[in-house]
Amino acid sequence: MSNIIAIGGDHAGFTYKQELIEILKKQGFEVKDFGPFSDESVDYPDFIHPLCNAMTSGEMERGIIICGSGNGVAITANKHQGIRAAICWNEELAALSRQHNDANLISIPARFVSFDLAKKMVDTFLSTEFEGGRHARRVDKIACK
Ligand SMILES: O=C[C@H](O)C(O)[C@H](O)[C@H](O)COP(=O)(O)O
Repeated sequence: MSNIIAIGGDHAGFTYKQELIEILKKQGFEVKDFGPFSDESVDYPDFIHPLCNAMTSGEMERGIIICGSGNGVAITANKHQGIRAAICWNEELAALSRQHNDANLISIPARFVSFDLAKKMVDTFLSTEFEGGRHARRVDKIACK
C-alpha cells in the first residue's frame, strides 16, 4: 500500500485541507496536494480531475477530497473508472466506506462537519481494511462494462 495520500478540493475545503495535511505529515504520510492553494473561489473539477488522473495512473492509492457539501468533488471523482469516492459525515460511514465499498477517496463536507470529526473520519478511513468476500463481488460489478 502506497504511503502517499492525495488531497484536493475547493475553496470551501481549503482550511480543512491545510490542517489535515499538517496532521498527516506528522503521522508519517507523504501528502500530494492538488490544490487549491488559497481560499479564493475556484471550481472543484479543476483540482479533482488531476487528482483522480494521478490515482488511476497508480501514483497513489488513497486520497481525501473536500468541498462545502462533499457532493461536487465526489460526483466529479466518481466519473473516473476505478475511483470510488464516498461522502462521509460520521465515523461509522467512513469505516463502512472501506469495509464494504473499498472506497479509495473519502469526500468530506467541510461546511457540515466539525474539523475534529473530519480528522477522526480520515483516521478511520486510512486505518480500515476492505472486508472482501461478498463485498468484493459487488465492487467488481460497479464498473460500467
Ligand atoms: O457542488 C458543489 C460543491 O459540492 C460545494 O459544496 C462547493 O464547495 C460549493 O458549491 C461552493 O459554494 P460557493 O461558491 O462558496 O457558494
